[in-house]
Amino acid sequence: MTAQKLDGTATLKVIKAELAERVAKLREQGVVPGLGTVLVGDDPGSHWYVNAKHKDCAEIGIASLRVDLPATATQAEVETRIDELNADPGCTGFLVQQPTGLDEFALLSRVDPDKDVDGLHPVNLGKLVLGEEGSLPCTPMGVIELLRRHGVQIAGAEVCVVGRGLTVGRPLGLLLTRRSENATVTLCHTGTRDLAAHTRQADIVVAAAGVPGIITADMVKPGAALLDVGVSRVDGKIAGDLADDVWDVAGWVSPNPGGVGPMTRAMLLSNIVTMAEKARG
Ligand SMILES: Nc1nc2c(c(=O)[nH]1)N[C@@H](CN(C=O)c1ccc(C(=O)N[C@@H](CCC(=O)O)C(=O)O)cc1)CN2
Repeated sequence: MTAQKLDGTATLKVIKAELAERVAKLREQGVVPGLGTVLVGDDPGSHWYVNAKHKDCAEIGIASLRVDLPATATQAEVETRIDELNADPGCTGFLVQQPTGLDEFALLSRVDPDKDVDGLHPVNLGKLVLGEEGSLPCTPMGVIELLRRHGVQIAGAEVCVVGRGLTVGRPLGLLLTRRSENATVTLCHTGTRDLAAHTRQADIVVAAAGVPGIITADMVKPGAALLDVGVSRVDGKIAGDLADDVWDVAGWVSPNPGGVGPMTRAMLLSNIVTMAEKARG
């Protein structure tokens, strides 16, 4: 079997076209959505991500507010810039690009929850646990949207999430077990005794361990959908969590790059447009 591609790059393009229409309507009503970013330091990956986010915004009519700070910026300096974006009426929502090398929980907590476009503020994560409406985290939502848009059945599926991180694994488990998704989730992590025993049972595997090639063909149920969220660098190139041989066994595979990464950007755009629509009332 050769798996079909869960194409994040193509899906991002489709979502951008849909969102551009919503942004045009907002602009007709005098509302210009504005995305703010706070970037600390010189990490080339973070610069790439932030540049890509602003390029996406420009393409669909969202304004950009960009705060770039040197690696020497202190916690207090970053918090001051967060306070400014919280108070800026031109900023619909904003994010602090991770990693910063600073106290990230304190930075996240400083963001006005109503402007938390990443859905990672403790209030919004709390709302997710409680089943209340709030801003939702971009990468987990990107995983779900990628599956939906390719017609992969989530309701009733056995999903194995590999990785219990705060930005992907844990919120994804909560999202997938909502009534609207109705999946059954097994959350695996470094303490899991027999990872393969869990992945082999799964209709959908989301690999977010950050260990290159950790999921190999012998660990996959034939026909399963596999999503690669792991981002490691090997010889300067992105290396995902899925080994190359999984394409021979799986039914669906998200490539890396070109899978969940672009979907993270799509969900960020979607969040900012939804926030602007809500603020308009
Ligand atoms: N505040 C946040 N920081 C970080 C997040 C986040 O969601 N919020 N996630 C990651 C980085 N990230 C978004 O910020 C992100 C990662 C990957 C991509 C992407 O489109 N990747 C491309 C490949 C890019 C390359 O060649 O390096 C792909 O997968 O095709 C976009 C955004 C950590 N920080």
